[in-house]
Amino acid sequence: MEYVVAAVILLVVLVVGAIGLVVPRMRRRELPPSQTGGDTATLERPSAAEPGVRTPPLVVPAEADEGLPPLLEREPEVAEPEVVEPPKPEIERPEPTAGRLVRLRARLSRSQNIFGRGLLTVLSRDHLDEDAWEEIEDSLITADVGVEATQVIVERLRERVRVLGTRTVAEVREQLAEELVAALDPEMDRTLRTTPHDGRPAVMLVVGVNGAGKTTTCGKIGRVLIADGRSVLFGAADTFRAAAADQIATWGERVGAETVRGPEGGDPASVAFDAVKRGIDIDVDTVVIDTAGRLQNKVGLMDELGKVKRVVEKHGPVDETLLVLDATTGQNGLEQARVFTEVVDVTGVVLTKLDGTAKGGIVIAVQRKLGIPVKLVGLGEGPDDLAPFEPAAFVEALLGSAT
Ligand SMILES: Nc1nc2c(ncn2[C@@H]2O[C@H](COP(=O)(O)OP(=O)(O)OP(=O)(O)O)[C@@H](O)[C@H]2O)c(=O)[nH]1
Repeated sequence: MEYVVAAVILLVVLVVGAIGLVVPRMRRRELPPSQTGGDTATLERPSAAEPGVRTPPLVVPAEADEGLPPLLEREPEVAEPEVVEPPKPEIERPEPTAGRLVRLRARLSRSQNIFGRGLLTVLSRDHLDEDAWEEIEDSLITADVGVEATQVIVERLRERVRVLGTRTVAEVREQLAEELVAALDPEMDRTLRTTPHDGRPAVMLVVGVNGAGKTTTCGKIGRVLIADGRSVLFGAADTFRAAAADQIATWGERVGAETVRGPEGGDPASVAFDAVKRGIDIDVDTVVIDTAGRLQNKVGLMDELGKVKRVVEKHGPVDETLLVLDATTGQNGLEQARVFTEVVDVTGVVLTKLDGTAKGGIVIAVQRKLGIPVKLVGLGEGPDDLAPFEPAAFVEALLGSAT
């Protein structure tokens, strides 16, 4: 009997001992696993933080489960980058481009008002004498048509007036308009090569001097293409100015185009290369590459531009190289343009800021001097103030009406 009592007591002692060993282990296992290694465990902060802002987890020693240590003894926080997604702007749907120059004609007429009115006043004289013809010549030269082109235009007009015996203002105006259109070479191919081919996107490079309006033009072109149902990717190869990359990225967000950008001060050629590669990978229709502004007399920068083009061409030829020229720089722009055409094979000119100058004749001078078509004109800072260049509509706006 005594043996039985002793055995029962021993059993009870063993059971109590076993429980004492097992329970603390179970409590330890219930804690979340450590994120930082063997002897620490991670706890979430109490949810007092602002809604929507993620806060890094607090790291406390593993012994916390056996008598919590004071907060101050916690290990230093491991900083985790905060990702706060900015609210996405709504994607805009721009209006289609067909007939846009006609819609913007009023704006063009306004800026060319002095030029058009001046010409029409002379043409309305009873008799077009030598002085009158000289005044017509002066008006054209003042409007930046260029001396050579002006002489050709006036010579041809005089001949027509003489041979046809033209008398009414309306007729002379009509003939002058025809001569101006002829000087703009309406047969030139002004289409933008933006259609994908050979299983890869069309690539457009946008170049020019500082402040000509390159980034704005890239954004406007992106809008135009997307309005016409294309997909677009921007390459922010202006790595000199962080703001330029932000600017094009903002255009991208607004129209729904991705932007590939590199580090500030990075190699623009490598950003341009990556942009085309990404465009191929995600199968977009057109990659539009914005480049940094550079003065044509800075040899290093012009060489760099040549390199951007060569590196991009490792993917295949560049389809369109657009030179952006500020119309307000007048004849000075022509020299800039010439140097650019020597470094990169310019396929089209975009003449910006025509809304800010009465010298719309620069379009004629640019084409004559470069032999390259003006493909687009910028008529304001607004997102839709870019229009395909149409010689007849342009001349109508230049001349305006007699009333
Ligand atoms: N009035 C008017 N302003 C324009 C036009 N196109 C561009 N601009 C303005 O010209 C200024 C310069 O434009 P950007 O696009 O930044 O010029 P950029 O060539 O990229 O400049 P950089 O990168 O510094 O070389 C901006 O204020 C534009 O809004 C236009 O057709 N008309």
